[in-house]
Amino acid sequence: MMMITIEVIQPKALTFSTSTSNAKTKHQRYSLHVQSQYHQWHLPSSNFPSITMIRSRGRRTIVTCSFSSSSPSPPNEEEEEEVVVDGERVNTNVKTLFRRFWKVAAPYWFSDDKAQARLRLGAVFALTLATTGISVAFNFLGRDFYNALANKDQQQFTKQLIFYLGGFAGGIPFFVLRDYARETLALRWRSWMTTYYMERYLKDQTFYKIQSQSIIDNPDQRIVDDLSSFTGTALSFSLTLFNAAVDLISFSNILYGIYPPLFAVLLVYSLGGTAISVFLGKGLVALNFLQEKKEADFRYGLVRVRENAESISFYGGEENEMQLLLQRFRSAFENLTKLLISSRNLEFFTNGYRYLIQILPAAVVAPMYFSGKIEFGVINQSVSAFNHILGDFSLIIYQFQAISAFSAVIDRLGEFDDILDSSSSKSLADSSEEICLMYCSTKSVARLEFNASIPLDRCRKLLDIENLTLQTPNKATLIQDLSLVINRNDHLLIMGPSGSGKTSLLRALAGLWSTGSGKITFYVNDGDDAQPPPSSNVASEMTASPERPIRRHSGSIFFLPQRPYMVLGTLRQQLLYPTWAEIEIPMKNGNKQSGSPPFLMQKSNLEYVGKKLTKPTTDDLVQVLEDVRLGYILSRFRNLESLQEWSSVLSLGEQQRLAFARLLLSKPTLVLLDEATSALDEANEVHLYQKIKAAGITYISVGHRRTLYNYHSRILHVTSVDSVNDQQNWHIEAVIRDVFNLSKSS
Ligand SMILES: Nc1ncnc2c1ncn2[C@@H]1O[C@H](COP(=O)(O)OP(=O)(O)OP(=O)(O)O)[C@@H](O)[C@H]1O
Repeated sequence: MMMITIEVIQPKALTFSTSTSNAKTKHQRYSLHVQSQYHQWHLPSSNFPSITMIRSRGRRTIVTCSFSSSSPSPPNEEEEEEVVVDGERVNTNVKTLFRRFWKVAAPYWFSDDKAQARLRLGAVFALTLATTGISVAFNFLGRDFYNALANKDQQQFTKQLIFYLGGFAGGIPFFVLRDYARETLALRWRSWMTTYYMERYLKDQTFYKIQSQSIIDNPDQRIVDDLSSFTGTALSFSLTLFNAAVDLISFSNILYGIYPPLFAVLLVYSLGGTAISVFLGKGLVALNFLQEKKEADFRYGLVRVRENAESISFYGGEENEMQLLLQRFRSAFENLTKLLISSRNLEFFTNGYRYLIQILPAAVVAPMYFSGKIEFGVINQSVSAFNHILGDFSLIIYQFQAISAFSAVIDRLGEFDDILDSSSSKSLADSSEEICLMYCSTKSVARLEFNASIPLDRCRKLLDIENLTLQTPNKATLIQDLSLVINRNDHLLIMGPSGSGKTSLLRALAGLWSTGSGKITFYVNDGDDAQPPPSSNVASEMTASPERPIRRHSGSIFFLPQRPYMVLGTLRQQLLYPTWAEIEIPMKNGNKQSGSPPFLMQKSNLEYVGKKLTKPTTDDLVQVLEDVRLGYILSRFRNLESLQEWSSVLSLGEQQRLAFARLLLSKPTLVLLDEATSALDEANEVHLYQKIKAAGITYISVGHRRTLYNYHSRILHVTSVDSVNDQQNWHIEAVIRDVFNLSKSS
């Protein structure tokens, strides 16, 4: 194992902060312990891009990586990528940038909102065209106005003045409306994109995979900030380009008509200027990319302090937090300093470029005026036309900062999009190397079994684990060849030393981890009224083929983690989570409202496959709070609509009881409890287990306490795996309750 300090910009760029030029690493795959300022990863060779070449250029070391299909999220399989060590990243080429731009931008224009989108875009372009026409009219008005002034023709001057004022009154609304239409379209596009990205982010536990495997940094910032600036900037850039093209055509005629050599001067000036600005600003894209990341890291650090305020205070960790936060801020600050220096160098040039053009056209055409070939107004007209055309030709120069910031946004969003796509395509692929997780309809099984005369006791089955070998995402084996059947009312306790893989087994059952082999089948009761959600082909397939693998939760199965998750919301929302949403988006005829903003989505997209439950009434909620001995919090917080930071105002034991209240409301067939009563006293523990048993819920618990023996019929003992012998590291035994009583009396 090689220790290196590394900063990873996933999935392609690796910026090493220490030199790793080591000839021995050439052409080898390594198991790397990767450590950044904020994260640590252990990446085995199979998960890490193989290093095919290391070169040194002065202080900089360049590592060329080859991404194989097993790399975390390769952009393209077996793609060669160059990454820079101890320097800025250079991996984004123009082709990739265009590919990513199209991939991110296109879906909206072909979505179900496409009619509105295209109509509005057409309107924005039409208004832009109108504003260009108005600019051309002003150019001619200006010529006649100054001619009248130079000729001391008062009557003509007054006439031109009235035209000018009339032109302002009629023309200005077009400019305002163009901007308004563009911004509302950008907002609409953003709201659609936000829903689209959030849907994919929350689907198939992608958010969990991204977070637990540190696949990319700050997905939240990409959804909030990057999407907003992408839609706004993409629209304004397209319009700027369109405007520039129309402007160029309109004003080129004018300028060429006045004096052709002036046109040649303009071409040379703008092309030379563009080349110099590209040269001066070439580092800005990478710096902007890093700036976005570092700012988001800093903000995330502050959010974590807020979320863990109590733990930090108990530890007295303020000093440490301050150091860590300052480190993040310093990193953003240093990068911003570099960014400012690059911008300053570019600005020296752009400003000079911009000011010179104020006198250049006048200087070129002045000899013609002195020789009497042109009137004075023509000088003004040529300056105006020259400025317009030069502005069009100099787009890259004027917008270089914005273009480089936009490229960074495209890069970050494209990377995110690739990962979301690879996650969903992976989830659909039925890989033979993965644990196969299935939800099987008991109704269909019963029907099949009736036809095939298979014993009906299979209908009692809730869970069947066959030859399960479970590994961590980095392939360390935790459980070897586990086979187990859970029937109705057959309550199982999982015990074992810390780190042996008990929670990981629940992760595999929940579909969060799939590394390993074997098969897990849940037998879910989908109820008589279960209708497949319109967008899902899963449920309908289930009826046709009951053992088709699907990757989603069923309402029949519930998971309770050790630290319950408290949602942001009222007490009522806490209790309804996750089975019901308190706020339901109104739909017309069950479909999306016509003309509604594109962010409204059908609730059924998020619904469980499985039985549908009627939503509990206020009385039900009050009763369930009593059932879990939490009735007193109602009077303490006034009513169910009370809004609090629940994870702070409730003790861990109270949060665990609230989680049991959710469980009793949802009435699943099977529940998986991960040390879900660890913070409770024995009396409350007994009470809650009795409640869920009385509700007919079968449970599988993970725990260390011997008091748990009382409520379970069997124990699965897991021990640490023996890496040499590859033997089974588990055994099951029936609970002998005397054991508990004996231990209690001793
Ligand atoms: N995301 C991860 N990537 C790699 N390894 C992990 C990850 N999460 C946990 N592990 C490792 O998997 C092993 C099993 O973890 P697990 O949480 O299942 O243990 P456990 O038996 O529930 O422990 P405890 O009783 O302490 O809660 C541990 O060695 C842990 O370090």
